[in-house]
Amino acid sequence: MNMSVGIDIVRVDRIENILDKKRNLFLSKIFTINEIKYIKEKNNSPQTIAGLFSAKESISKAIGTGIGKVSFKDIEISHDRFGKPIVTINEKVKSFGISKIDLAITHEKEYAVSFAEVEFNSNKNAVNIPEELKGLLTKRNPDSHKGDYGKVLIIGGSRGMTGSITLSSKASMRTGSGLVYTMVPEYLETIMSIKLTEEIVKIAKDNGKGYFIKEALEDILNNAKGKDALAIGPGMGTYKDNIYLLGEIIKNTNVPMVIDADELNALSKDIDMLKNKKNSIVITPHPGEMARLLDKSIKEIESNRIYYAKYISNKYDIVTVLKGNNTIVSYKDQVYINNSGNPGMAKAGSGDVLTGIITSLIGQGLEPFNAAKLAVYIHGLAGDFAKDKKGEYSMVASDIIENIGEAINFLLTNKKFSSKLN
Ligand SMILES: NC(=O)C1=CN([C@@H]2O[C@H](COP(=O)(O)OP(=O)(O)OC[C@H]3O[C@@H](n4cnc5c(N)ncnc54)[C@H](O)[C@@H]3O)[C@@H](O)[C@H]2O)[C@@H](O)CC1
Ligand SMILES: Nc1ncnc2c1ncn2[C@@H]1O[C@H](COP(=O)(O)OP(=O)(O)O)[C@@H](O)[C@H]1O
Ligand SMILES: [Mg+2]
Repeated sequence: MNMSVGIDIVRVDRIENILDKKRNLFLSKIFTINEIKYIKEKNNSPQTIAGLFSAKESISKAIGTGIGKVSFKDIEISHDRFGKPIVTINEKVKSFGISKIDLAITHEKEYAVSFAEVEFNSNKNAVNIPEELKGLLTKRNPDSHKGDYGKVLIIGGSRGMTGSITLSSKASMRTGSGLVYTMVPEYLETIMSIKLTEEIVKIAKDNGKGYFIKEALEDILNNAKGKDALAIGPGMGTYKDNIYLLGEIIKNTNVPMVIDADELNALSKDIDMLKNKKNSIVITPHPGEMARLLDKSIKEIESNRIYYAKYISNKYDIVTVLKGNNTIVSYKDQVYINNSGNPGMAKAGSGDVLTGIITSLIGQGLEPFNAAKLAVYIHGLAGDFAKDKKGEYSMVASDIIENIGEAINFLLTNKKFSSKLN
């Protein structure tokens, strides 16, 4: 069992000063409704308020993040009948792998002091699987065949960028798709046929250019027919016909769709094309792509991640996956904040892998919002397993793919199967 402690001291007069200036704002920012009730019961005593404030600081230190990754209201402090403080944490904080938190608070007239002890699950990767993701993935039926696990079409690639489409396609296969069709401009047929083994290569007319052109539309729509999900965008480059193609595909196919990378750039030129959609759409922007989509700065997006993810999702009735540390998945007013993953994933190709995982899960019949949440979790966990083996510096996107199996197994059984670990 791993344990960690945190301690904090607060001057009561500091809290009194804040209360004098902006009492309501401070209380509502730091404390939950139940805590505010308790504070009232204690006649708004500044010592009590300072003690509770200090306690949240101690707990965040013991968790190892400090306030930031964990926010004040993720932690609620109540009291048993003897007055001993009891700590309740929400699913987001639980998913740090916490099994128990003990807390002590004391105060004098001038100071409040608190001490917290956090117990983590013994396996550092054994992050608690978020409740809402449990049961979404089920065991495969012994009598099943590849037709039962979805046919997906992954569209993308251009000269110089055959890697991204390869990563998305392989990730779909590793996530369990029955059949993966990878569609590239005709010029890339030979190279893709060498790079891909289990996947089937499909080509779109390109007049020898090596990127998607208007004339590819017919091939794309024909290949989309009968598919259970499609993804479009990775490695397509910023060619002008991408905008036309995306508009026509959205209008003319009823296959659920994941839009990523260069087709997000195309979408930013005419975002209202989303209004013509015939079925569910998932968009997977990183903050740079989201900034382009909404014509805002990256800084503005990063300071209001939940707000903008919900905004675009509500406005266009789509699932939004706003990537980065603590990827946000939103649909209508629902928001999921992911906790798996690590900075080793901040490398070319990691997002392409995610696109393949989401598309595969939609193809296997999951609702797009569930597919996106589960995919983001699996992707991060596979990244964490890759980090165990290769380290944050050295792990690459292909290593995330290599660990999808282990992440899925962990979800299904709560156990890791690699003997090399720990
Ligand atoms: N091997 C390959 O073929 C690869 C091809 N790729 C393709 O390369 C093309 C360009 O994609 P890019 O995403 O590199 O280019 P973009 O120019 O769209 O985005 C890169 C920029 O976005 C910003 N950004 C990204 N993540 C951020 C974060 N978490 N916080 C703040 N800012 C952030 C940064 O300013 C970064 O330089 C796409 O077609 C893509 O699919 C990439 O997927 C990488 C691998
Ligand atoms: N610091 C980080 N912690 C966790 N995940 C990260 C971090 N940095 C990047 N990632 C993940 O890596 C992926 C990067 O996606 P993207 O920028 O589209 O990459 P690419 O286009 O090169 O494939 C996203 O899923 C993102 O959430
Ligand atoms: Mg990307």
